[in-house]
Amino acid sequence: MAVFTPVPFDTARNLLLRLGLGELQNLEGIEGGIENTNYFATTDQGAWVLTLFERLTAEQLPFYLRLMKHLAQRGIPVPEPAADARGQLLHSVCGKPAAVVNRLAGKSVLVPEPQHCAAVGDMLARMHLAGRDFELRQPNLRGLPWWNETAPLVLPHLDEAQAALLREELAYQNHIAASSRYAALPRGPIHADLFRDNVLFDGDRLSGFFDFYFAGVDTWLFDLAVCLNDWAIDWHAGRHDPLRAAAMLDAYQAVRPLEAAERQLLPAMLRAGALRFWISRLWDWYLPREARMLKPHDPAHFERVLRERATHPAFILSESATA
Ligand SMILES: Nc1ncnc2c1ncn2[C@@H]1O[C@H](COP(=O)(O)OP(=O)(O)O)[C@@H](O)[C@H]1O
Ligand SMILES: N[C@@H](CCOP(=O)(O)O)C(=O)O
Repeated sequence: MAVFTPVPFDTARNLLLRLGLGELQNLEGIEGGIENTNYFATTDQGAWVLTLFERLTAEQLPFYLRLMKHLAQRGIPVPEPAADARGQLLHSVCGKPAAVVNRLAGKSVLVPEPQHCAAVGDMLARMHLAGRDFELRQPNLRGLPWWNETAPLVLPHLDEAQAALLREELAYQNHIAASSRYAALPRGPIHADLFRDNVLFDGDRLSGFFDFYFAGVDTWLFDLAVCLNDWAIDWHAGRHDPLRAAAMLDAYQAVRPLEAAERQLLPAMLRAGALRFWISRLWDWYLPREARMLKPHDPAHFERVLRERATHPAFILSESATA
């Protein structure tokens, strides 16, 4: 479920009127999602999504909301937050920080073909370039410092082999992050969680990237690695899928060719992307913040992806990344 805070109809109606979005006709809680309270709201002027933020603070939110506005204004299909008469994008509903965005058309494609992966690669590169002149800076809050802080909390729940994998991978990623090659990677605002369920397709047309609430400034390569780890693997074995990966990488590089340092570090970032979601899934699994909120994702999946990425590091470069 994803209505943690019930919103009375009149409360939503008043907000939508104040934002100049029309007269509320229908308000419906959205089932999906594990982070926030979401409603679909239909007015006589269009279809909107009302989100109440359950975990993110009013200090953190302007980065995400202004980033979405920035990208939407540059033609990237992302939800555009609605401003009030003072230009504010962040509102307050039932005591929670809240935002209203336009509802994007389309559906998630959970079993993508190479052409879907290509569409994501193409739009991801466009989004990275469109974010270059975004003026706010907020780190990826689920980056290396968070992995280092969170690993000791989950380690007591792991068996010996898992604990060794987690410790060794963390040491490897700290070593990579301290290298000059890593420092040379191009960076900017990234989505950082662009899984299949955060992308919409209207027929074969990519109609939206959404759920920017893990976004932050980090390497573009990490964003690409997160996508490859979800869009271009075998979801049962956690194994690399060369066809879908090549489609994504080629389309990405047709817009923004990878630099030499990025080609070298792609295998390391694929491991980093797998580690990031293994840790967050372990954290959600073993340390649930409120039982009623959680339908936790399976951590074992990203343990498999990480083992695969660590065991077969080089092939992705030889097959797809051009020199
Ligand atoms: N702007 C949007 N346009 C269309 N559908 C949306 C939009 N925002 C959210 N949704 C729908 O709401 C669901 C939950 O949203 P999501 O952002 O994933 O929630 P959470 O942040 O709680 O994980 C999505 O799976 C999608 O179906
Ligand atoms: N994509 C992450 C979980 C984040 O949840 P979301 O519903 O907000 O995208 C994972 O699969 O672990």
